[in-house]
Amino acid sequence: MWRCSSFLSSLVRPLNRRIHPQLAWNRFEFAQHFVTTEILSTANEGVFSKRTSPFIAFVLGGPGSGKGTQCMMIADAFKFTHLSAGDLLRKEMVSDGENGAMIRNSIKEGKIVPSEITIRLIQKAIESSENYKFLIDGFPRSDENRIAFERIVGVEPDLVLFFECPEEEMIKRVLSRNQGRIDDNIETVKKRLQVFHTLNLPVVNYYSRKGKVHKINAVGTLDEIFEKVRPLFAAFSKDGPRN
Ligand SMILES: Nc1ncnc2c1ncn2[C@@H]1O[C@H](COP(=O)(O)OP(=O)(O)OP(=O)(O)O)[C@@H](O)[C@H]1O
Ligand SMILES: O=c1ccn([C@@H]2O[C@H](COP(=O)(O)O)[C@@H](O)[C@H]2O)c(=O)[nH]1
Ligand SMILES: [Mg+2]
Repeated sequence: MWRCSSFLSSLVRPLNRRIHPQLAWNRFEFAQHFVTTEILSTANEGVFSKRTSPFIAFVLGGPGSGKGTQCMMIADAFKFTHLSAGDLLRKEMVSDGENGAMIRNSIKEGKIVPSEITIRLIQKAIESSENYKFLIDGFPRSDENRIAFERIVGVEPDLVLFFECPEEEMIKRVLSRNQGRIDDNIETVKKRLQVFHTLNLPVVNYYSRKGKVHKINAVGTLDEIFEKVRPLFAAFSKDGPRN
């Protein structure tokens, strides 16, 4: 089973770490993890059984477009691991690490945290997961993010979801989210929207040109939106949704 093989491959990983003392995996190590896991796996995972790299879906959209909400529904229905880049950064921000203050300032200002930091957090989360299907929510935020991810991790997304939502609706949702986020205020939202247009959208355009983008109209009830998302993931899942 995957759990078992993942445990076995974890025995291999410390060796890699000794050879490469820097925490981040290089491309070879990353691929090797998934090759090892595949060889050891006896589970019949349908279209996934021949893969030697993780299945990655980037989930993009403006602030408040509903990425996190839909990711939770997809993860639950299709057994994906949901990695929100923003959540990983918020955790790092309060962890007393050396980058805490810089991350706090970037989030407060709606700015993009340096790629290496975000990618290290994403990579660590993938590495420590027993899963091989990941939703990466809110990343890449710029072409520079995207290029750095491809260079460091060495994999391309299998699909890209883009939640399209009118600006007034995004602003309304963010301002009524009420989760105590330091960026859920009108000043920061305006800055985030600007960053969305100038830096996030080029990433969507890049993957559109590669035929990887699935645009979803993000206006409607949660279930209405999920019904548009569901077929995209059902196509990749042997088991189909659990509900
Ligand atoms: N379809 C919807 N209709 C109305 N409200 C929604 C819908 N989807 C999500 N929301 C609400 O809008 C707010 C923002 O949603 P969510 O956190 O999922 O957005 P996001 O795209 O992850 O935003 P961010 O980029 O700021 O993290 C939340 O309070 C959520 O409950
Ligand atoms: O890849 C990323 C993702 C996020 N950030 C910073 O975090 C905030 C909030 O992100 P959400 O995805 O909306 O939770 C974002 O405005 C950026 O400041 C980042 O730098 N890089
Ligand atoms: Mg979110």
